[in-house]
Amino acid sequence: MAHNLAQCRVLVQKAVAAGAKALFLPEASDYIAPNASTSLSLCLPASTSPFVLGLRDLARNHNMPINVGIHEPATTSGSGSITKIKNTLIWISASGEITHQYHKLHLFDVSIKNGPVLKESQSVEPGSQLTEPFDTVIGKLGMLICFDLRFPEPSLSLRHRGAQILTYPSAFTVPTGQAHWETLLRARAIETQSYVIAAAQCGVHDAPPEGEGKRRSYGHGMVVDPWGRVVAELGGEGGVKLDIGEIAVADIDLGVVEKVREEMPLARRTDVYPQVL
Ligand SMILES: O=C(O)CNC(=O)[C@H](CS)NC(=O)CCC(=O)C(=O)O
Repeated sequence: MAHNLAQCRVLVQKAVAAGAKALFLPEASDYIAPNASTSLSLCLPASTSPFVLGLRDLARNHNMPINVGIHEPATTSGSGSITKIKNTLIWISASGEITHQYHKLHLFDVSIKNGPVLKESQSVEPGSQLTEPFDTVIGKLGMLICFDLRFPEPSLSLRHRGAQILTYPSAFTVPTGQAHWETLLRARAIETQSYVIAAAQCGVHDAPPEGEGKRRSYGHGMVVDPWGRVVAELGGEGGVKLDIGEIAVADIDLGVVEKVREEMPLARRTDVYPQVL
C-alpha cells in the first residue's frame, strides 16, 4: 500500500503539472490482493488507512480533488476480524475531505473457460444504493465502479438524476477488456449523453492467485465524450512499463453535453416500458 501511495503521489504531481482540475484514479488503488483472505486482512478503515490519509494530504496540499477506489471494512466477526469488505469509491475534495462515497453494487463473480476465475463476492459485500450525482469543479458527477459498467440501468438512473459525467474506475481483466471495455464505455457515454471517465489499472499485479500466473489488468484508461468519441486514452496491458503510472488529460466541456442533448433529445417511451428512476 505504501508503494501504491507513492505511485499515486507521482500521478498527483503529473496532474498538477498538466494543470488538471481533478484527478481520477482506478478501482482498488490501495491494493489488489491475490485472494479473498489477503484482501480481508489488508483492509483498513478509511479514517486510519495511511493510503487514504496520504491521498487526502496530497489533495489538500495541491488543491486537487481526487476520485479513488479503495477497500473498506464492512462486517467484522465476534473476535473483531474483518469478514467482509466494501469496494468503495470516494471523492476527496480539494480541501482533503471525503465528501462523497459509493459502494459497488454489482460484484464480479465469473468463471470463464481458459480465462479469469474471480469471485468478488467471497470478500466483498455489495452496496445497496446509488450515490446522488454531485457538483464538482468539472461538472455533475455520477459514480459507479468497474463491473457496474455492464449494467445500463444505474448509468441511466444517474443521468436521470442529473449527472453530466460518469466515472468507472476499473481493474478489468485482459480477455474481457479486449472483448468489451471500449465498447461498453462508449455505449454508456452515448446512451447517457454524458462524459465517461474510466481510470484503469494496468499490467501485472504483485501477487499470484493460487497455482496460477499473476493477475493482470487490461489498462486502456480513457475518457469518452457525450458523442462517444474517445478523447483521451492510455496504454494497455503489455505496452506499459510497470511502476510508471500514466495520466491522460482531457477537457470536460459541458457545452458538448448540452449540445448533444439538445440536438438529439432521447425522449423515452415510458408509456411502453418503465422509466429508470
Ligand atoms: O479485487 C479487488 O481488490 C478490486 N476489484 C476488482 O478488481 C474487481 C472485482 S475482482 N474487478 C472487476 O470488477 C473486473 C470486471 C471485469 O473485468 C469485467 O467486467 O469484464
